[in-house]
Amino acid sequence: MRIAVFAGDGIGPEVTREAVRVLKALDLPGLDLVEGDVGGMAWRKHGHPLPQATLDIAHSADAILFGAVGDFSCDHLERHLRPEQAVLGLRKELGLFANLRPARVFAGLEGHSALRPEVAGAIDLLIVRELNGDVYFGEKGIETLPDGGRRGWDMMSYTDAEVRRIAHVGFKAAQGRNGKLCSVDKANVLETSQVWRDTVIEVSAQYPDVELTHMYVDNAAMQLVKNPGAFDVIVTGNLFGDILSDQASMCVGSIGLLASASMAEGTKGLYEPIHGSAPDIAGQDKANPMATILSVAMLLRHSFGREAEAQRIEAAVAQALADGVFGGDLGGTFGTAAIGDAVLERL
Ligand SMILES: NC(=O)C1=CN([C@@H]2O[C@H](COP(=O)(O)OP(=O)(O)OC[C@H]3O[C@@H](n4cnc5c(N)ncnc54)[C@H](O)[C@@H]3O)[C@@H](O)[C@H]2O)C=CC1
Ligand SMILES: CC(C)CC(=O)C(=O)O
Ligand SMILES: [Mg+2]
Repeated sequence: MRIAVFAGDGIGPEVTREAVRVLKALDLPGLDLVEGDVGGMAWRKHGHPLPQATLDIAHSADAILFGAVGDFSCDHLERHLRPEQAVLGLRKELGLFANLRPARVFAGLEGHSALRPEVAGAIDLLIVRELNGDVYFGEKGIETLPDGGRRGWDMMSYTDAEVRRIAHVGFKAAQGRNGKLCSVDKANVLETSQVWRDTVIEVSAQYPDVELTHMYVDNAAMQLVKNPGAFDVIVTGNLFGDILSDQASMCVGSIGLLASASMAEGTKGLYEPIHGSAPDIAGQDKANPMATILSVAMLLRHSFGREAEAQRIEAAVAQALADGVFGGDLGGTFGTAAIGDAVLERL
């Protein structure tokens, strides 16, 4: 079990520390943790946000636990040297095209003031976000115009092959859940979305047991607030999935609770909280590490088939929440390390 640990910037190291404590507490045979530098801290040490040594560790590992990258003091750098390129680069280099972002209300949070009681009970959804294409990876640039102004551009595109492979992930996920898949696009305006929608419909013929619906992304954003319980699995592109998953996190209480798995064709995956480096609370013991701890559960489930251990971690987090272990994000007073302690006690 060779696991690369890339803690990164800001709250990344703080939340990763707690997640690693939980992982080690399981006492799994053959566990081999290898640390690597990513993001702004890697740029400072090596002059690059994703140094070759880190890539080598990533390639040699069975799975990657990732904290977060991002450091506003790097904003002046050329784009390819900015911290965020570390996570984008790893996703591309390792072919991690399928990003799974589950959002459900933990039992201990039902009735919490952060949640809307009229919708909270029913929320249990999974966002399947395509992670290797779209505007994040399209051709881009900034040009100076004859009038001295500037024009920035980012090419949005999806090939039918790219859509097909993420659509299969979405349909299979729906088969394993409640059999409902909602494909989110903007096909009324974007050609990219037209290819997306046509391809999802084509793939749906192979999944007659799944009920497929389509929704424009603006409506989806609205429905997530109005009636999030109506969604089961959402499949969508990179940009829309990025935005909708942050939004979904607040339907269930906090961005500090949402874990994710980024998968390629095999079992190798990268696991990270959906949040970023949160510079506003970094170094203050204020970050909620539960999203990263829950990412360890996803790592054990998806890369190692260790369902029992994954469920133990999820149960320990759920119990901590049921016992009122709330960080500042949930209106409580528990710090990062104290939340880690609380989860470990219950584990
Ligand atoms: N995968 C990654 O490494 C990601 C990196 N980023 C980067 O992170 C940096 C900050 O970006 P933001 O837009 O501020 O997004 P962010 O997700 O870092 O923070 C947004 C808000 O949520 C809060 N928050 C985030 N995680 C939390 C946690 N675990 N516990 C409690 N509160 C939490 C923050 O304090 C902040 O108020 C940027 O440089 C951005 O590019 C953003 C998203 C993902
Ligand atoms: C660097 C960003 C694209 C990362 C992000 O916001 C995300 O994947 O959720
Ligand atoms: Mg995001």
